[in-house]
Amino acid sequence: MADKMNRRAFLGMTAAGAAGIVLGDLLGKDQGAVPNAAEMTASKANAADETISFYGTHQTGVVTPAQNFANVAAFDITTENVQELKELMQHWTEMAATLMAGKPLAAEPQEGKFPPTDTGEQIGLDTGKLTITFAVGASLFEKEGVDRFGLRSRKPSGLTEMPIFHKDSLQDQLTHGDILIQACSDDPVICFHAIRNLAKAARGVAHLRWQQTGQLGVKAQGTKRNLFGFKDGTNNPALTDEAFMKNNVWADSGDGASWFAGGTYMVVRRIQMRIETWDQQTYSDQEEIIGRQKVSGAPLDGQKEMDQPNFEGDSEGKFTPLDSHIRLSNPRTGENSERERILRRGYNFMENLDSVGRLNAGLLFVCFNRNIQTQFESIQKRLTNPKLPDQMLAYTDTTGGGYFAVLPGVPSKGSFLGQSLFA
Ligand SMILES: C=CC1=C(C)c2cc3[nH]c(cc4nc(cc5[nH]c(cc1n2)c(C)c5CCC(=O)O)C(CCC(=O)O)=C4C)c(C)c3C=C
Ligand SMILES: [Fe+2]
Repeated sequence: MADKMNRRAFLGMTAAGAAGIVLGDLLGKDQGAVPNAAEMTASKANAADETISFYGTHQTGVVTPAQNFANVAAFDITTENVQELKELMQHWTEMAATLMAGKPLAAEPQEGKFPPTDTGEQIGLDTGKLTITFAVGASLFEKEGVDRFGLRSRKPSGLTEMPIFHKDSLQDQLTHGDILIQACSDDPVICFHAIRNLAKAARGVAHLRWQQTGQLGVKAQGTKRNLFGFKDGTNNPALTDEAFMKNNVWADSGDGASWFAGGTYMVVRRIQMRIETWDQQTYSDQEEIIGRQKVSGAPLDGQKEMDQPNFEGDSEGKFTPLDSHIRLSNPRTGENSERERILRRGYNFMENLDSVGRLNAGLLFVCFNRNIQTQFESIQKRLTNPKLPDQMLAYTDTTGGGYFAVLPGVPSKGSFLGQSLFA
């Protein structure tokens, strides 16, 4: 057996050499982890082989500059035993720290009767700044009136099941879930590998409910574009704006549950776009629907992308229609405007044709906020108000998603995800 293992290790080394990396990278050498996302700046996130540390006050994947690819996966917990759930969180904690560090899940190839611990498709690849973010849904705390794990009293008060908004076409197999994991990386194989191995390790305790991949333009200059062809993210808050994150994103001990301090609420909406219909609209109609210029991203009454529109001086909507997407999303009136602001971190998705032969493509809308009701829902209710709906609603179908509470960060090795929840 020893001979066989040595031969395998040797083959691994040869393959690694061919890929231009050393075996240390495969077997656990830390590739220069940078601090956790909260301290991470866009400039630090450039080197392809950089890894992001799993540990910190907050989880990564929220204020981390968006990597090019994402896999978002929702799980249902199948056990009724809270100890098994806790052990899964402990196991996932170790796995996530290992995966983000670019290390294999098992230090050596294993022999014997067991399948390999690590499925292996990531061997030789950089982590692509992998982040793995864990969140919990309202159904973990209570499902069909049952306090499944004795956690009902610990549910953050703002965490509900995502309601059905006007014109939603939610499909059960794409919606909700007890636990959500978001894996983001500059390499799609790395995202897949993370979700696949986390799901594999959960067998018997949790199973995949739904999964959605997403991507952004890989080498885009500046703000990335959505599949309507518009820059998406222009008026998003700067990731380095710590005051904004403190006020509008990170929960503190008064935000729904004391254990939740350092977490944030995550809203996911799988929004299929009616691409074929959109593509029949004129250039200026498209701009009026969004409320921005298509190529530059500038407001309709402005010149440059970062110019602010003047809605006050355009009360009738001659420049920016009253039912355009940006005007309803952020009317820029009163003190609520700043309080409502959310951090958006969405991805485009492009799949096969849907059941009636249309392109099955759209936006995996993801946002983070400290209070779903006064931030996301406040915006969403304006966009879906039947009296003056967002014009864009005629070109989208929301088919899935959910509301989730992103767990506080894991401060250091030895602690685990959700420790304060189970305490
Ligand atoms: C409820 C929240 C939002 C949903 C759902 C949503 C869906 C959605 N958005 C676009 C495209 C764009 N959105 C833009 C701006 C924007 N969108 C929201 C909120 C939701 N969008 C906000 C709060 C804002 C910012 C408004 C502002 O402060 O000016 C833009 C403009 C560029 C930008 O600032 O990002 C585009 C384009 C699509 C395609 C979509 C669903 C498919
Ligand atoms: Fe939007």
